[in-house]
Amino acid sequence: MQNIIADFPNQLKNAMEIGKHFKRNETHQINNILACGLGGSGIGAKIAKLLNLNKLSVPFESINDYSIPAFVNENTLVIATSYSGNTEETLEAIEKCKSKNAKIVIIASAGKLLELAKENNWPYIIVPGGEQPRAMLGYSLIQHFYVLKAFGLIDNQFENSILEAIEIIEKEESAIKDNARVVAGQMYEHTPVIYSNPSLEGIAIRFRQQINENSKMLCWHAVIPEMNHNELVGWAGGNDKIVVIKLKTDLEYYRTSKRWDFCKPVIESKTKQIIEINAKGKSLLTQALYLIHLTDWISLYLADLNEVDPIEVNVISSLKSKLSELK
Ligand SMILES: O=P(O)(O)OC[C@H]1O[C@H](O)[C@H](O)[C@@H](O)[C@@H]1O
Repeated sequence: MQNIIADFPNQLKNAMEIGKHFKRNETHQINNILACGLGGSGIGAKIAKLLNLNKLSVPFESINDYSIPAFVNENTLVIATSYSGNTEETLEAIEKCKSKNAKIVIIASAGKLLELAKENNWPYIIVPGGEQPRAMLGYSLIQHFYVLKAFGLIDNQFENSILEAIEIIEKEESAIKDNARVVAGQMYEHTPVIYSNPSLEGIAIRFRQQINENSKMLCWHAVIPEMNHNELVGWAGGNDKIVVIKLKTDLEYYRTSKRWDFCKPVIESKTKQIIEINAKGKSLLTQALYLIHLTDWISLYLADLNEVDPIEVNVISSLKSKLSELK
């Protein structure tokens, strides 16, 4: 896992090379977008959706389920991502999208999803295989941007943002790792609560999921302003076993930033463990990629402190094996 995290800038470079070759096979009228995927693949779709909301002129929904929304029809662009290509929820959702004649694009490294793409003449993108899906987020996330671009839904500005992220990460890698070690130390033996603004929610979810799978810990996340209308009250029952990590960006609405200034003392009255992580980069995508990388390191150092294997997810394997016995 350590080598793959360290290789993130190269993963982004390779992802760009792969994405540049993607072409749609016919011209369609696209009225809406649906992304289907679970876990380490589904989160790429969610991040891509949230980062593109202010650029897209059509609605973008992302699901992590067997069922699909009723709006799906022949004018829906469906992007299905599964690293293994064999995740049952994604496969079932795609069969349903197929029955609605949706325009389906597949992102996978192998598996039944790729076979389906070839059988049905759907455009597909093959990403390098053989790793844990969550370790290859750079591939699935970036491919979503290239698919949206190929369908004329966004321009190619995102490429500059990826290049900027690569530059920052390569230049600052040693400082990023030092920072991650310190943050992991502060999080150790505490329950993490991650806060972000709405556009970085995908990054907060990714961080939570990495803490779950890599560090083997429970964790939750919430978004400002929404948490100001519920969870903030819950802090009456907060305690010093909680560590709060606030993902900060200088690209958010000023009233949202001010809300955090108010929340902080409320939380501080219950726990002194508040860590603010500042994103780096000119665009939201650059900042998101920077944060993904930094928080991946944090989850890995936390796994070290917890003395657990960051790769092992045996409980998920047993769940899948039990499910395979179901008719
Ligand atoms: O990307 P996929 O192959 O569809 O996998 C989706 C998810 O499947 C399993 O549950 C793995 O343990 C997760 O780590 C992974 O993210």
